[in-house]
Amino acid sequence: LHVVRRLLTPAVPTKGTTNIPGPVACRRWPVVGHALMFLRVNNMKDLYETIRRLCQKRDKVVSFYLGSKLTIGVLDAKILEAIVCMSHKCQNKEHELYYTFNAFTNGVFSKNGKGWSAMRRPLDHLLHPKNMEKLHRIAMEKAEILCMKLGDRCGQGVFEIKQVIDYYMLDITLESLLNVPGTLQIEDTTHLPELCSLAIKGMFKRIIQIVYRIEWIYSLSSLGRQTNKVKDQMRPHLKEMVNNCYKQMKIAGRNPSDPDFVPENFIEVAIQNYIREKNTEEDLIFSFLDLIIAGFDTTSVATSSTILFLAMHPEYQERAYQEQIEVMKNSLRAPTRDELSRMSYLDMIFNETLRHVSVPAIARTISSQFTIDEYIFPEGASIYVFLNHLFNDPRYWERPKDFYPEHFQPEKVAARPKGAFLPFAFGGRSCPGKLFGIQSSKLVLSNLLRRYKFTSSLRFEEMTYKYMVMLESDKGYPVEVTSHGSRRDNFAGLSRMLQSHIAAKRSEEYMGYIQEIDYLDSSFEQVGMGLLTSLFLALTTVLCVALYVVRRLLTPAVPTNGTTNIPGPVVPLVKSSHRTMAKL
Ligand code: HEM
Repeated sequence: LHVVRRLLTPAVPTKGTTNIPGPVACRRWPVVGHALMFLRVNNMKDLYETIRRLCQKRDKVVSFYLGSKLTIGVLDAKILEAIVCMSHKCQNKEHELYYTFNAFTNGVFSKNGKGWSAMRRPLDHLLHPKNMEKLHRIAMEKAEILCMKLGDRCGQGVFEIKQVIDYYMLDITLESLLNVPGTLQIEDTTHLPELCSLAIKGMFKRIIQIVYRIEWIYSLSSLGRQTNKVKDQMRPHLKEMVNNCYKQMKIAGRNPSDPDFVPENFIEVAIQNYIREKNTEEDLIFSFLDLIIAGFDTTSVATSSTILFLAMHPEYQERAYQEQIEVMKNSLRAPTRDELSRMSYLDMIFNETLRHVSVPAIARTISSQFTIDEYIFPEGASIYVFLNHLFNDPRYWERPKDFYPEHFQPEKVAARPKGAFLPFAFGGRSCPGKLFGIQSSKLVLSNLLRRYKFTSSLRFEEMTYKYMVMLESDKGYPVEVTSHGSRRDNFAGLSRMLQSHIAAKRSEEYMGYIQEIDYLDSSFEQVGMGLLTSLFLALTTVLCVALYVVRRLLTPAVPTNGTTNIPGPVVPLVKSSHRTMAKL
């Protein structure tokens, strides 16, 4: 009973009620959330699909329970626009969904309140448009290395483009936001991309396994142990970054404890916060991991998907190439920010990609009640915005299922409600890396499109997706690359050297370890959860049978009507005990 009560009590209770209708005829369907566990919800995709099915019959808003949490699903772009105006009343991340991030990292992504704003303000400053020139220069340098690496892939058959892009994005994120030299494209000794990917998988697995909300069950489970293994692998690298940051501040004579200390990178923000909040060293080390993940994973998925989708649509790739020639003429150098801003067709392609692979949904807690179109959004309830649903809604998109960059022609964008396409979320919790993400993706796409031509044997209509931070292709990102004839660069030799260096560094031992983790993930975890669920059901059944038997034993065949004033034996015994004693 304690466990059930713990599981069903939302961290922020709802005050008041709502007039928003439930999924079908009934007002609201209870118990969707925790019952999901028994409805064969095995992954995030099942979860989103189940919730989406519940919302099918409504077109504006729908209310349902995720466990005991009143949740309001937003399905209409106009209503979302009105919510954007109220965004100060729904600024906090919904604890019931975002708490799983805390197992790895408790930073700006999942924090709420003062702790969040203390990290978010300096981050906004680092990512301010006036600092973009410096970040752009770093991205230019990393994009050159990426082009070199791809040089050697030309005509060499199919490869995974995302593996290459991951390193480019990670290097940019490390160097520009954390002031850590971004050299992983050349030599990777950290395996951070694989570890981050395991971390993300672990976080989402925890969301759908509801018993893992109880900390001790989670830490005893194989998933909890796996999380610790991944953290053990990450810790030395993150710790080294913090130590180097301390050293550099010392050399420069800067002290993070000074009241007028102004952080110059995000590790310094984390250190300042650690001193202010008197956190543990472990908290400090993992408090900037979410920025690394948010910074490189999203942009890498978006850029790799763009390349894959263009490889599947040669006509759009050719148009994008023609635009490159128009803006950059015959040059192969990286574009300036001004040149990037003139690549409007590339913008349309990038947006169309985001429409297909965006963050699937976001959830916020309502901090004080508001009303939109007579719908009551009560305090404490959560708002669940189905970004992916809105981005595929035929009410707003001519050809929702196709890859069709013309969706983003300026006149079509102007005619569509703004709420129909918000891939970077909205309000105070919107993405701080929007400008930086778009710029670094467009930069590398421009460099690649001018040099290389991409093809893929995958077909767009056959694409299926995993629901991770963004939607990721189930079948990976396999492409083939050839150079644009005479325009080929002459750095193939250098590139070959880089490739073999990287291959040597990726020890087989390490890959074995990753596989071992995956194995644990797939078999032990499922058996464990299966056993726990069966045990729970068996105990409940035994309890019900026992209660029935006791009730049967205690019910007399002819019930007594009324009561008596005749005194009992010396010690007043319960009547049925007399019967049991008599039987004995
Ligand atoms: C195409 C690239 C990107 C997309 C589509 C994207 C999208 C988003 C979305 C939808 C959110 C809200 C998530 C939620 O509330 O659950 C978000 C938050 C966030 N993003 Fe991005 N993002 C991108 C790139 C980046 C980059 C490059 C950075 C870092 C430099 C970044 C850092 C963050 C952070 C720190 C948050 C949390 C903000 C907060 O809670 O205050 N993102 N992003």
